[in-house]
Amino acid sequence: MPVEEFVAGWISGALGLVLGHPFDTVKLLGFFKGMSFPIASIAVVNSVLFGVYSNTLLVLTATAHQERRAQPPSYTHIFLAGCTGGFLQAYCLAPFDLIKVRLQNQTEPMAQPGSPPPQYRGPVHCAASIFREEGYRGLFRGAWALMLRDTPTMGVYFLTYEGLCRQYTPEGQNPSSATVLVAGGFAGIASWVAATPLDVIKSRMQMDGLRRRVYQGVLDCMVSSVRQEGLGVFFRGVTINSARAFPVNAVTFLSYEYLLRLWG
Ligand SMILES: CN(C)C(=N)NCCC[C@H](N)C(=O)O
Repeated sequence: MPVEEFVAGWISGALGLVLGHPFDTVKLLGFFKGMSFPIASIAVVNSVLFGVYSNTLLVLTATAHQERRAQPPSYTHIFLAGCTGGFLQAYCLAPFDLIKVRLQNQTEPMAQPGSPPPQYRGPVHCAASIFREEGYRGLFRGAWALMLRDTPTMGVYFLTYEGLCRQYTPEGQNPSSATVLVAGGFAGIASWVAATPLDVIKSRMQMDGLRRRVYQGVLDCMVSSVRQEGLGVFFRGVTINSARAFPVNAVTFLSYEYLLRLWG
């Protein structure tokens, strides 16, 4: 199994994250002050996404990444490979994402004076407490919602990227850096627009069980959220997610393509 796509995915994910840092700081009220946890988690997850995507294409089309400009895979294969990458990345992402959501939600009430001390002291303490109080399965709370979110979303992500690259590149040639930046940026936006409804549900599922269980499952969470807050609930955060997604994914794809061309 070729591994350079995993390594390129790791590095490009980390670079994208550094660029998205100011947005994450705004979104998460200072949780991303320290960079080591997000770099470790997002880089690993991006490595799985890009590595699995490229290796799935290899299985489906029998072409390595160096041959794909001359023999472009079909859009169906690109979508299926993206979905496979998304499904597996969601599994790896689940515990990291849970910790992020739990820490984020304890930061918000702390903004008020006289509020109680935080329940978790940091990412490691948070993981250990969840494991102790909710067991191994507790670390994967909301993982189904994450898989539902990321499987089709990653299909859309790679489909948008490849579609735009092909549109603006002469046949058989590599896309220019400007094309990669624009295609990567729009792929990021398309993926976040597709992901936001389930992103909202996933975060609610991950907070569930902290004090008492509120939702019976993903469907129950969707229905009660819409009943209480209307359909607009599915688009909460879509603007900031999209604003962040453009630069992050432009840089992610540019560095990914650059590294793969560098390594031949
Ligand atoms: C859940 N969604 C929409 C995605 N994972 N989309 C792909 C972009 C990933 C990139 N690291 C980012 O944070 O934008």
